[in-house]
Amino acid sequence: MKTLIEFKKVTKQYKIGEVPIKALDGVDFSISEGEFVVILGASGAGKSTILNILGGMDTATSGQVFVGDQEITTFNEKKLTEYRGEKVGFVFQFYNLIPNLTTLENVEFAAEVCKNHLDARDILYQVGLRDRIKNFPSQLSGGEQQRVAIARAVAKNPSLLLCDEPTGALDYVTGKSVLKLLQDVNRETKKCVVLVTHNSAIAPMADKVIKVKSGMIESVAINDVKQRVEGIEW
Ligand SMILES: Nc1ncnc2c1ncn2[C@@H]1O[C@H](COP(=O)(O)OP(=O)(O)OP(=O)(O)O)[C@@H](O)[C@H]1O
Repeated sequence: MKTLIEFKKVTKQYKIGEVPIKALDGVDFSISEGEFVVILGASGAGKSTILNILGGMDTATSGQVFVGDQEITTFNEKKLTEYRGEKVGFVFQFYNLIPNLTTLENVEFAAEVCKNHLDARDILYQVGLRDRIKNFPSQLSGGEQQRVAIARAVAKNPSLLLCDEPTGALDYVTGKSVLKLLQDVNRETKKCVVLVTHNSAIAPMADKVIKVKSGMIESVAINDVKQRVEGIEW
């Protein structure tokens, strides 16, 4: 498989007052097109920092990040905004839906600014929300709201789907169904999915598992046979 993402010696330093904090300390890894990747690590390990740099929401202090044939670490603000808008779909722990727009409008609103967007209604049907498209977010359960958030990300037709603790606010069964949906999206669309979590039990659902510890890569493992979410218990 062709390489889609490459991190080379990436560092990120934050400063709180005069105190420097090394969030990333020389991170190297690569991800191939179509891969489902789980980034694992304890709280504070640097997982979200990696995802935010990859998604163009934050910038590296040093090092290089390549996505496709572009080096995003050379991008200025304007190019980063374009990159975020066109190439990246985000799913967060909290769904960040717009409260006064319906489900359908939430997805359309995000998708329509993208050149190659997909039909919002089709995607909502695919994520199992056919009967909910006229509802407002407050009328939906947490799991349903997360499905809308996933539909919103997928409808942009991005190269990459980035998910930061997408099941963090959900109960076990609902969380599992959201993970299944992400696995299905990856299989059906062949889009690369990168999922950040502290839950090591879900590692078998990935093609590749990247473990992060204290801002460094602890290990990168490939699952020769990836498991369906339905078959994993935790
Ligand atoms: N904006 C910021 N300013 C200062 N320090 C930050 C900032 N964002 C993150 N950090 C620090 O960088 C380190 C890595 O944070 P990061 O959020 O990437 O960890 P994480 O692995 O995603 O943790 P969690 O699972 O708790 O979300 C932590 O020590 C954190 O306190």
